[in-house]
Amino acid sequence: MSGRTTALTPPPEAGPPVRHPDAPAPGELIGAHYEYCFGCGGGVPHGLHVEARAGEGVSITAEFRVKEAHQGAPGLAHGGVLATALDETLGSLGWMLRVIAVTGRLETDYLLPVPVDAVLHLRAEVTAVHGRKIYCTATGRIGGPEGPVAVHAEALFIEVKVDHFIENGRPAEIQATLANPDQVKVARAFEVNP
Ligand SMILES: CCCCCCCC(=O)SCCNC(=O)CCNC(=O)[C@H](O)C(C)(C)COP(=O)(O)OP(=O)(O)OC[C@H]1O[C@@H](n2cnc3c(N)ncnc32)[C@H](O)[C@@H]1OP(=O)(O)O
Repeated sequence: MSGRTTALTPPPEAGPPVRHPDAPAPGELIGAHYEYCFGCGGGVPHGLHVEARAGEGVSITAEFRVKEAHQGAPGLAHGGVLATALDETLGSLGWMLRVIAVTGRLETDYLLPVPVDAVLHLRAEVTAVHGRKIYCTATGRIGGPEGPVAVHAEALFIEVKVDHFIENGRPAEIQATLANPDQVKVARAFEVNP
């Protein structure tokens, strides 16, 4: 990592995030970006099935119900699973900027244990953008959308092109995805609408 600037604090020359004119309206449900995504896909039985909605400005709200398959300690959510819920919600911010971005760095603070059956009320927002770097934060609250913060994340996402996935993904899944015209249309639309 030598030579890379990996700080989660935006540099002074970073700009404020700009909501894309074609971003989904506040409150609109954002469907799964990929059926077999562990965070949001309906095709993963033990996945998180995070349901994200567009928020105001460049923000996202989401909900994740902790299930038995998500335990770390008895009756409590695994920390890695909670990080996944935060990561997935942060990943959905790409819909508001209309760019495809992947997690470069994710720093998570665990403030409260989260029991099985609890609903984690998530909120993510972009704080700044600098070139391909998207600085963002997320919180997960329990007991309701205004309940206490159980988990908090600071993250840096990096904008990529569709080729990032085509060049790096396992060929079987890439070919199946490329054969789905709806999936290709969404991905390419993100690329040609700066
Ligand atoms: C479709 C959406 C799916 C969403 C699912 C939920 C989110 C996810 O879990 S995504 C999956 C997990 N993430 C990944 O797999 C990413 C793996 N990493 C990579 O592929 C590459 O390292 C990648 C694409 C992030 C950067 O590589 P590359 O395109 O060559 O960019 P590179 O030139 O190295 O870096 C660009 C800038 O980002 C910064 N950067 C790159 N990686 C990091 C990092 N890990 N931490 C901090 N900063 C970073 C660099 O410092 C550089 O900044 P600057 O221009 O100021 O020097």
